[in-house]
Amino acid sequence: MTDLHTADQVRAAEAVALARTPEGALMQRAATGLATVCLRLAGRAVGLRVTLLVGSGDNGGDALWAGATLARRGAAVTGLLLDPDRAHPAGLAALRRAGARVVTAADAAGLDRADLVLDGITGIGGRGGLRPAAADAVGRAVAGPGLLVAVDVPSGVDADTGVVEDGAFPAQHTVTFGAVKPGLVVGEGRGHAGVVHLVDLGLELGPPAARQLTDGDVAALLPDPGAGDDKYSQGVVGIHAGSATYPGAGVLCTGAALRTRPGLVRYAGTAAEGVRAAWPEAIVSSGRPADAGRVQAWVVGPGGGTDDEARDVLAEVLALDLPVLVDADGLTLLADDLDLVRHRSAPTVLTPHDREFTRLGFDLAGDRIGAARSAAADLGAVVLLKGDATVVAGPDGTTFVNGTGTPWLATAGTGDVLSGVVGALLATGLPAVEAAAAGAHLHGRAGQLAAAGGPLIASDLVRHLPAAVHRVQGGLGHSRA
Ligand SMILES: NC(=O)C1=CN([C@@H]2O[C@H](COP(=O)(O)OP(=O)(O)OC[C@H]3O[C@@H](n4cnc5c(N)ncnc54)[C@H](OP(=O)(O)O)[C@@H]3O)[C@@H](O)[C@H]2O)[C@@H](O)CC1
Ligand SMILES: Nc1ncnc2c1ncn2[C@@H]1O[C@H](COP(=O)(O)OP(=O)(O)O)[C@@H](O)[C@H]1O
Ligand SMILES: [K+]
Repeated sequence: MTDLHTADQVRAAEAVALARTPEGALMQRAATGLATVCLRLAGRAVGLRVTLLVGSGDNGGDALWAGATLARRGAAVTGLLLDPDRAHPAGLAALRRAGARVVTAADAAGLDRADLVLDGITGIGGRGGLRPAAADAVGRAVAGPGLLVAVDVPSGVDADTGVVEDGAFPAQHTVTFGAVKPGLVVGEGRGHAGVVHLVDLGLELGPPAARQLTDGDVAALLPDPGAGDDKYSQGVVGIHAGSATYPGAGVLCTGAALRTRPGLVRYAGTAAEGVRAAWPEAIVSSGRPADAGRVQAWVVGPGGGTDDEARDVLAEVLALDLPVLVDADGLTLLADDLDLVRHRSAPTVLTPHDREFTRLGFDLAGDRIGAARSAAADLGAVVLLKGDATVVAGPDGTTFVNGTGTPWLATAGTGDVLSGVVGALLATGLPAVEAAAAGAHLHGRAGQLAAAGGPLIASDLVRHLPAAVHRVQGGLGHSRA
């Protein structure tokens, strides 16, 4: 599990640690970790041309101290001071002592000739978009071929939300201190942070603001069937998706459920013929969900249309005292009567993409974690907000940010597959927020495996689900046959 902590949480823990450690010790730890990662990434120090972009706060201090270490190892380091009078005094002195060049924006030629650019303009103290002098320096430094490494947070990225207001440092790697901040793994920040390396500062952090599951976490939530299991004991999922004219969503969703947890999948709906032909393993009926036999969780909505019949089915399923996942057309219908969800006592999982989220009446400004959380609290439901980093929020504020996936998932039908995966996990009896987070993780892993063979389509994703389950089980050290 990767814990994500906000800037305020890190600052509070740092304040405690600062009071217990000699002056400057924490910054030394951070800068030493930073220099170590840089040396590992660059593979050498002697002759390495390094440019430091140095802002006026402690983030600049980290860059200056790390630059001093690199210079002592033989790198040709240039420190560009964006605010020369306010550069971290001890860090600047150390850089000068190590024999590095120190310049200001006025005489900063050759910024694009570095092998390594360290962005120490702003970290968790940055506010608003990059200011003009900082934006100019970033523009010139990133024009060259140098490796782009952000110190703590890429400057211009909001550490808590990942929002980029007005340009940000496009890092290939981010070396972050004390804790991974949410803004490094969600929204635009994720794209600007690149690979995130955590330098442990030994901070005593409280409960995280959000979490990211690992393969091992997901495997632990998904035990293999045991000797005492039968086809019913792993949970039976019911699916109402697709239509006679468009059976695709029913086929994909049913297949995804079968390939995730192949105990028993019941399909009930008008795509019955297509689903039966594609998946003889499923128990298929063309009747209404309420007549389909016992299930432990329902999926309703993908490709189901928005006519009166679909509206009746949605109300009927939501009236059952069982976990229900609502997606796609089901969300469009739900937007007319959110009380159908608010009144439920069994768990509900809603899986909107951005347009569906706003259609439900919620505001989606840049803060995706905040938006998912407030919708979840309002509806008393789990909200899985799809995206390149899917956010899952529970009504009690429990939040996960997904870390798997590939942009190749941006293709029709992959959302239907996600519904089937999460539905199957809901039926196993997992808490709804964990079923949604684990489902997003598996779906993303399947996407990565499928995309290894080139562009993927949604049915490739279904085919790769068993390999994704197998792959995450490797995270627990399961033997691989
Ligand atoms: N505390 C600790 O123990 C440890 C902290 N550590 C490090 O400290 C960092 C936090 O340092 P911090 O609090 O000094 O803030 P920081 O991120 O440098 O930014 C504030 C400065 O930037 C300026 N500025 C603001 N916005 C701007 C913008 N848009 N564009 C340009 N400039 C802007 C702002 O100027 P002002 O607004 O006052 O003009 C102010 O001077 C943290 O991320 C980590 O790297 C590590 O060493 C571990 C130990
Ligand atoms: N750029 C992207 N990077 C990673 N995953 C993406 C990206 N775009 C979409 N996805 C994922 O693909 C799926 C698309 O779902 P959705 O929009 O409901 O598609 P559909 O309705 O066609 O099935 C979601 O799981 C989403 O998180
Ligand atoms: K930075």
